[in-house]
Amino acid sequence: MWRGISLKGTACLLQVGASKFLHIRHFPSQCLRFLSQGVLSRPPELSSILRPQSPDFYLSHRVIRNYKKDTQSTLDIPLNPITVTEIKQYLRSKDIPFHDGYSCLHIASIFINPSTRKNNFSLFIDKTTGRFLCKDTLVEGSWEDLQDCLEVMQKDEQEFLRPNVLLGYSESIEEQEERGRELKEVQAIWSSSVPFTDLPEDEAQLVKAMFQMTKISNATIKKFGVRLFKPTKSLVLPWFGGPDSSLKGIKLLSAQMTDTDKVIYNEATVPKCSSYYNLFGLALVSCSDSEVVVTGCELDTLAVTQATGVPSVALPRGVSCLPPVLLPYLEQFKRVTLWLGGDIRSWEASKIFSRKLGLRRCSLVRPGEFHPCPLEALSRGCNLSHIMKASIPAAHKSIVSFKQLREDVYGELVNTDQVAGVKWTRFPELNRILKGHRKGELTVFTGPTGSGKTTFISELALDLCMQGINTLWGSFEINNVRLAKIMLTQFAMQRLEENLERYDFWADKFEELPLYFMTFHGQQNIKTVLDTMQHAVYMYDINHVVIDNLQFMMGHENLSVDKFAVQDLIIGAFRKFATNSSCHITLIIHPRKEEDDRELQTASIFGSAKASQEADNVLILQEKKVVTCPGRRSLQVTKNRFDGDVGIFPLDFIKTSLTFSTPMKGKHKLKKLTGKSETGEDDQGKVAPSKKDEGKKEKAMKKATVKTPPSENETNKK
Ligand SMILES: Nc1ncnc2c1ncn2[C@@H]1O[C@H](COP(=O)(O)OP(=O)(O)OP(=O)(O)O)[C@@H](O)[C@H]1O
Repeated sequence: MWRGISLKGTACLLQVGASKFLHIRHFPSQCLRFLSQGVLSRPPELSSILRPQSPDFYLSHRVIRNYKKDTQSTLDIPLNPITVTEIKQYLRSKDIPFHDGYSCLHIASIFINPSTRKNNFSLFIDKTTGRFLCKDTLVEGSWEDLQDCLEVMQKDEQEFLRPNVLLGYSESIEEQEERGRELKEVQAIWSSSVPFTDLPEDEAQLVKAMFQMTKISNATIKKFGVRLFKPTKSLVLPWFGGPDSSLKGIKLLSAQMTDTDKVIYNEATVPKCSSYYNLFGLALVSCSDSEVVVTGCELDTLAVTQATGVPSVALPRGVSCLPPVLLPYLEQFKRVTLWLGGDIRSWEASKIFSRKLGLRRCSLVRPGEFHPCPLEALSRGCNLSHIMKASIPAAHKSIVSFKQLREDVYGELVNTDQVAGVKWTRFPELNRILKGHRKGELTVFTGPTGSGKTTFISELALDLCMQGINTLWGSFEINNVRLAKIMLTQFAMQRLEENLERYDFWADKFEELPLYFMTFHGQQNIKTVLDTMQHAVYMYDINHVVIDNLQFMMGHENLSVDKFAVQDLIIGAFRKFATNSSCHITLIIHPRKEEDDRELQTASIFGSAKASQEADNVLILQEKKVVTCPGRRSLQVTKNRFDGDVGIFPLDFIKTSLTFSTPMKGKHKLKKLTGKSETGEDDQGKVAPSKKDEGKKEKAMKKATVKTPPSENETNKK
């Protein structure tokens, strides 16, 4: 006989041992019937849930969910976005005392026997998402999971629950095997690497020179446990974590000198970077420390600690993201200085991260000539404590004077190139007109039906994503599998149907991209979409959201009211989101009307002038319908708020790789002269590239694609 407790919705908790529970999220309704009678004798339906493992399997393996949830790349719709007020109300209703922290609420862990609790309040509830983490047992889960646990405790009048109560998602055999392999790899690399202090002095100096860290002392390197892996001449940066401070992973950092004497750092992590959640340096922080400096890389952390004595931690993926799962570890600090690097990207990231950390305790080191990244500051002989003292409080005032703005203005003037945004590697012509892709802007994109809007934007966004721009796709028209297939083809620059043996190679690389998909399909409510975007920005530091397309948010029922008024409202909502979240939104819109022989213009999209004002950039995929060049597409920029430049350039479509390229001038001319049959157009009137051009581009792109995103595996520091 199994006793069960019915929880919210279709979830339930089965008691299958004296203190063993099995948490099942989607319990078949037939079984719930048994539960409502209070007792469940193992019904046949249950075997289908538990297959292929026996319940004992689930119970004997504590589910290690701690470091794997972010491997998901599809975003579920947050069904009930929770607010901090609701969380507090709930806790009060259960008489649970809490401490109101910076990013989390802290409560006593419910997974530790009260008589043996060392720390009070070691369970952290994220104020934005409701997710929780118990730092003592590393049990974590959603807000719903926590509520379930609390309900069970109350119903059963228990003082605490065993940590293995949340057994909902067991790892598959493959996942376990992979984790086992990773752990072995970590151990193997760690044990075959040499502690820095065991190296002969001349070799140690050579390595330090290679990494431009000659000013970092051996004592500092030893303190952080850094080793050298001789076969690849990489620094081994350990990840110690958990209540027993055991070795959980490693980062291998290698350095390469470029022709221009810059050092390029390449990094690889085990476990792979999507599950690598190490705040490097955390193991050295004591629980009484109240101040910390957060840096964008491990060597910066060494520099800060050595030069100032202030505890410092490095973010696992540099400036690209601050995963919320790390926030509980930063709750103890009353003052957090964000010194993420010496460029504009680090500055922008520090402003965004300070919102997650709680503005009032954060101060930001503004990059500039005299404020390079910490390692460089140390090697230049700067006073790092002075730089930190000059950091700016993150909490901004609503009214500022020019005195407060002058440094920002100066920063923009000396870094014009960085301010112009991230450049596309595949679309130089777009760089020429738009100058780059910038945070906080709204790009509206249109083109005739079936002209290739999705295909084009997919490549445009992929290009940025490959450069470390965290991207979220909302594809309402075509499903995520089809979209991912298009992107993967564009990424690999080849038809994978014909090269299936290459699939895993490309898929492995593609998986490393910071790319997420909303799980919506068909008509959606704009509020739900915005909530999901908000959630994604918080969880994954999304910098670019692509919405394909606006028509899927218009709703059928509104067709009788002014359609364009609804459209304007939606555009306004996206505009506001882009500004408030410092996130770029690319919004695909079907044109208002299509007149066969006329090219589209800004007015073809918008209902009113107000809406066109909201967009920072307006891009139109023009389709030439004239006889000489049927099927030829051009990209026209009709609005560019950044510097006003507008223009148009032709695009050739390469069918095998689903990519677009700017035709070479000579070839372009030839096409106009020779007409359809010799232009290389295919039987559908679509332009195919010459073999030579395709080969060339493919070669160039492969070079670019084999490279993993710079923010993930490569940090160009100087
Ligand atoms: N420049 C092009 N020339 C020829 N075919 C193209 C071109 N661009 C895309 N295609 C192909 O046309 C088809 C439709 O492309 P896509 O879905 O990107 O168009 P769309 O404009 O987004 O369509 P819709 O208006 O339905 O949203 C796809 O099979 C794609 O491979």
